[in-house]
Amino acid sequence: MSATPDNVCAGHVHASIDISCSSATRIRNHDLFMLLSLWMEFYPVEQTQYHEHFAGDFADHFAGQQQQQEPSPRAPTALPTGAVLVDAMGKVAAIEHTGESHAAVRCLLSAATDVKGCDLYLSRFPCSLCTKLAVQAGVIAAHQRKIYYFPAERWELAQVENDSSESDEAFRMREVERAEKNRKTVMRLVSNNPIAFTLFIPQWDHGDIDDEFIPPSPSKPSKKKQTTQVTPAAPKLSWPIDKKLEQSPGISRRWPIIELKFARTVAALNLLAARYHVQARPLGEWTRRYREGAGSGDAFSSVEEIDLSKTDEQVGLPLWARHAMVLAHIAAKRTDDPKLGVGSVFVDEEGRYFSVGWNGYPKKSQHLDYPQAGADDSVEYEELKYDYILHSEQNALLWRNPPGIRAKEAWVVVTKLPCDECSPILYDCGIRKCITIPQLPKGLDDPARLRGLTYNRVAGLMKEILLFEV
Ligand SMILES: O=c1ccn([C@H]2C[C@H](O)[C@@H](COP(=O)(O)OP(=O)(O)OP(=O)(O)O)O2)c(=O)[nH]1
Repeated sequence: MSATPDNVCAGHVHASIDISCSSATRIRNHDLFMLLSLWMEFYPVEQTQYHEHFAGDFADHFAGQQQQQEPSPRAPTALPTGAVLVDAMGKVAAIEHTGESHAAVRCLLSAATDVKGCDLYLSRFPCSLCTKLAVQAGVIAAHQRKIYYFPAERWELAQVENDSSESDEAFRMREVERAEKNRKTVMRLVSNNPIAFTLFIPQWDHGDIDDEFIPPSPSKPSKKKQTTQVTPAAPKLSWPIDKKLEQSPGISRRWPIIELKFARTVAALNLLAARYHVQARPLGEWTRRYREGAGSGDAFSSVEEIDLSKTDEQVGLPLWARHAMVLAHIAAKRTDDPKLGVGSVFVDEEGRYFSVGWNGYPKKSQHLDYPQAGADDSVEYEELKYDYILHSEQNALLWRNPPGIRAKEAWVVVTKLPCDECSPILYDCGIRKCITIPQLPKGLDDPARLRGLTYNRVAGLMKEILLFEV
């Protein structure tokens, strides 16, 4: 059976995808940036009149991500999109979700660097406003720069396609017309400028997709969890594909593979969302599992009972925390460490992501330019990777937007507990709060511990640490 977007939405896609961070295979640049932009569509905006305005699937789309909160006066009025602006060095110059305006507009206007010569990755075909700003800003004016967009159906159309009432038919016709008009305007803007414009679907290469796997349904936890866990339901991502594209020249022959890759992408992001849909706990309440591995002087050696009945609010977990953790996981997939990918996202006091980093060798280095062995490979010191690899937090610090920003009350969200090398520099750059995963000393002979890493510094330097045990 071949997977189609329709059966993804219905929860029948059969796919098996390795979603761990520790894969040695790195994803391609383009895949990373497109996945990041897709995931930005699901940034959890607060419950607002915006959501009341869009009933049906639209509201459902967001419902799983909402916590019960007072309506915010800062209601976004644009439809959800995600965008990533990537500079010539291949780093994220800006990453945005929809606010009052589209994500692409926000990216173009918030990037601290000169956006000339940047690539722009969009979760959907752009509107004319996004396109004219991109043209004016000089995105893609430099050689070989492009706008990449994901072939998703417009939300408005997807919404009415599931409903066949007459009034919806009129709405659908209007939306089809609007989409057509927009496409023409965008193409005209593009045809007068040196812009390249590419439909792009990422490849998630980490494990085979077979026909038997049903994505877990995070909204139906086990009985035991129902009584103890208070985590809000995981979002269900149901992206519809833009079927009209099948008729486009050059695309129709490749349509089956485009549909399959589209379905895989949706399935992979659903699996990731479900994976991180666990309860968070503050550092003080965690450690039972690691006590035996920790030394007596370790910050992680104390044990308290874990209280699974605490709400996110009681734990102090920000609304965006699970979203940022998935984003960090996707970033980790771009690592060039042969053993472990680590991803970091910095989040400011308004919940804005102002940097994304992953661990790896210095940019533009070639495979085998540097040693790649790990501590447990029993090799000479010269063959070890550690002196050459930049940690994900270090890259994220270098890649902040704007450079050097010390965001007050900023968080680092990172897929591995910050090490003794990173914690002091995070602190010196003004970061005092951390959301992470406890991947900590597996025992007293853990290779990291033998190399002198205690992981105590982070506990002393951060004023808040929240942990997801995944
Ligand atoms: O805060 C951190 C800690 C580590 N890393 C990266 C660096 C390296 O690419 C990988 C593993 O580094 P670590 O120092 O934890 O060594 P290890 O656990 O002994 O690794 P290995 O088993 O690969 O030898 O994770 C980060 O990005 N951030």
